Amino acid sequence: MAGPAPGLALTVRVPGSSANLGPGFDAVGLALGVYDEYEVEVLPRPGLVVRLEGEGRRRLPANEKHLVAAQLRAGLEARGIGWLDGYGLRLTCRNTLPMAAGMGSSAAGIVAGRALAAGLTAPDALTPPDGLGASELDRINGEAAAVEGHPDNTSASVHGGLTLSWADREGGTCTVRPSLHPEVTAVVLRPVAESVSTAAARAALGPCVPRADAVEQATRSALLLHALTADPGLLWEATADRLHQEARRSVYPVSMAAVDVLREAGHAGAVSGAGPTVLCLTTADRVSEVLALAEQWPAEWDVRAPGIDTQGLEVTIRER
Ligand SMILES: Nc1ncnc2c1ncn2[C@@H]1O[C@H](COP(=O)(O)OP(=O)(O)O)[C@@H](O)[C@H]1O
Ligand SMILES: N[C@@H](CCOP(=O)(O)O)C(=O)O
Repeated sequence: MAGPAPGLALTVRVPGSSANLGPGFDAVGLALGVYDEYEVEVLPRPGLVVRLEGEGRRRLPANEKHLVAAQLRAGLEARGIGWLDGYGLRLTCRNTLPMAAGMGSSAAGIVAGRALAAGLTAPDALTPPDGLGASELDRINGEAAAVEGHPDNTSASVHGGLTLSWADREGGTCTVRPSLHPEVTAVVLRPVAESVSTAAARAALGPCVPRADAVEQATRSALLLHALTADPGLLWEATADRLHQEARRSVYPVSMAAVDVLREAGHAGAVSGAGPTVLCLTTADRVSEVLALAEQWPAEWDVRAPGIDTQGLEVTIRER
């Protein structure tokens, strides 16, 4: 297939996400109102230019090894377009999501790379509001989840809102988007001096769990969906986890101490993804209580109530 036409320029905006929400390990995700933005312009001469702005600009590789560039390449090749074959690309990354923080930065980057590839391959298919059709969004999510190794973050970044994902018989990613109760919102609390690589946090999990924990986890994850969609009064009960958080306590002790404090005060605290960010699911009327509690904490915390993103991935044409 011929490469993209010089002059074509696309922008992708992708929300970060909080995964697990307590018991929904590797399955439940929530899109946060915090965004990374990526722009790609097609150049007439072969070559790649990567520009970095915001988070990670001083330490990420400004070349083909950059996560988004690598995923853009894989996405183009999967769509039958040779990498830099007769054309060049300028990729600009504007990152606001903290990395290795449990806010779905790597998932957002992988989704963005694949979405840019989809847009460059079929720019005529880009129409408002999100720019890509449902089947292309599903394809991007499937590709990104396969790379990431779990679909919870990628589904939330692609579709927005509350997502529940599972694998079909062939291992493909399936996602539903239950309607979040309108009063539910999120506070994210990040200990700024900490960072946890998702790979390291996953390595801390053993291969087996006792039957009693498995039963309890299944119960709580079912309750989680009920609390998030119908009865936020049950969020504290519904965010109890028996599968991953205690097993990872030594990986993110500061975060677990904060989760303990929140839960002792009656708030639905959980570790966000693989940490170290802490998520507190709450209702609009209790946000100020959570913020007041966090103000008393000694270490430096970045505390935000970013709101829930309901749009998901947006791909737009900037120039043709
Ligand atoms: N959006 C991104 N763009 C480029 N590189 C990224 C991005 N997100 C993550 N990375 C790289 O991947 C590494 C691992 O991130 P990971 O632990 O998966 O983060 P997160 O929990 O935020 O998803 C980071 O340290 C960084 O080098
Ligand atoms: N279910 C995964 C989620 C990882 O999320 P991240 O935002 O930390 O990448 C896990 O808990 O390992």
